Amino acid sequence: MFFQGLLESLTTLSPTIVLGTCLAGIFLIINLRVLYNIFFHPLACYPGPIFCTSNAIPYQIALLKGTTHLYSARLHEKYGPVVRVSPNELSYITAQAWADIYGRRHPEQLQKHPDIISGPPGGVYGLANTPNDQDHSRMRRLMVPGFSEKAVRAQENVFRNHIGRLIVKIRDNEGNDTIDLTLLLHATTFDIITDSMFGESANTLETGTDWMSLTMPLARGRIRFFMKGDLWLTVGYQSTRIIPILRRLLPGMVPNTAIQFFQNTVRALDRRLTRPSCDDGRPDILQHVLPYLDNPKGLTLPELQSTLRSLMIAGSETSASILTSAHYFALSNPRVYERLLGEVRCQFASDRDITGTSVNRCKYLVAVLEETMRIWPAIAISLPRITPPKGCEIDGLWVPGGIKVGVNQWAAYSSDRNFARPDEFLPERWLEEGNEEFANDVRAAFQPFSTGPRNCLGMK
Ligand code: HEM
Repeated sequence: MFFQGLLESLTTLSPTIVLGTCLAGIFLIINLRVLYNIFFHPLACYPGPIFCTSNAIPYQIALLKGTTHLYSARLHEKYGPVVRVSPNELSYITAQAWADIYGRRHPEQLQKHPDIISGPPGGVYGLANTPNDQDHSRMRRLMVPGFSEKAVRAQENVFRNHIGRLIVKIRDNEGNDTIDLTLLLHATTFDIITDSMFGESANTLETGTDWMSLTMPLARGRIRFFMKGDLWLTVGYQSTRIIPILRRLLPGMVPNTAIQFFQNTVRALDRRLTRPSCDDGRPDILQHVLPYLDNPKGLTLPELQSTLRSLMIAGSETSASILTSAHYFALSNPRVYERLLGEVRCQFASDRDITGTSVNRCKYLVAVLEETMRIWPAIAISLPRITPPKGCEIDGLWVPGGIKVGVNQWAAYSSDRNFARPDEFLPERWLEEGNEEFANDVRAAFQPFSTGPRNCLGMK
């Protein structure tokens, strides 16, 4: 009766009054929300500018522009080691935050935030994106042996072979003014990962096969996902899963290349499944996993397919990006280049002497790579986790449940709270001898491979 009466009286009102009342209502709700966010939200005591703590729009704009790393760094510079970058999100830059957010062990392990977990094309989660800790431990236990020092050493010839091909390719370019090192390094890391994974190289460097041409847009797509983040991911990507036709309307959102890339991975796995081992008898990474396929304690085939899909990207794109940046810094700093050259020439009489073990004797080379990962981290953003429902302590302060938290790598590494002269490329900071200037650098704040149970498997 009441609603009927209300409807009848509404129909007698002019449309302008109805519209005006609706707009005023919306305006009031927004204002109440803004006031709540500033004064009554459980994060109200955390520092941050009102334009970020009151509403999510500034951060969403930064996500869309792909500039959250710069945005967070600016806020950290002004507000300190923890900043409320958005009403429900805290950004950190300290070593303790790394340990508290990523380093915890089950059952207190902070879950990956749902925004960062993209649904797999096959519909099944793999190692890198499963939200379930038990599933993650099961899959990780099976993958670890393929990444042990012994297993990596057994594949040394594979690395040597592909690096040799890269050198030939670079020499072929002699006489040309420019060379696209980004592409060549990307192709090489992709060939290495496919060869060491399936015992069969994608031969991208020589042929520029379809698989390779798919990875570049795919990698760019993923960077877009990461950088532009939740908005596209939750609204766009998730809706394309429910209404597939949206894929056509939102080009680039779930690129077809992502699906084709997945299919290529599945085909390579199928070929590998028909062979008991690599043709040349060496142990590839899958050799350690396949005996447990479809075993109750092992992986199911769809889980393995999904795991391999993310591994192809995790292993090639990150490494190629760091190698490209390291070349840039070495070639544009004559002082660095000369010292690097001197060290390599002094350590090795011939290229046959260069091995996984001996290369670690090149302290300056390792320092150049570390400094590259500090100044231009491959994953420049924060990999967000969500606090458990009962809340937890991070960096000495209590954080309520359901809050998005993360260490922003770019902000952490470019902060003078952690590193002296943070904007300069100075490999010396990583050397032991005589570097008092860098004695107060907080090395534990530098975790390019993340830390804890979900850290990088390929970091060695
Ligand atoms: C410079 C190179 C690399 C960097 C900076 C890097 C960085 C990272 C980071 C930060 C994570 C954590 C992701 C998260 O928390 O969501 C990760 C995970 C992972 N990385 Fe790497 N990575 C590199 C190279 C590699 C290579 C060469 C491989 C394999 C051959 C690899 C395989 C993986 C895998 C399998 C995971 C998922 C681990 C898990 O969830 O248990 N990465 N990597």
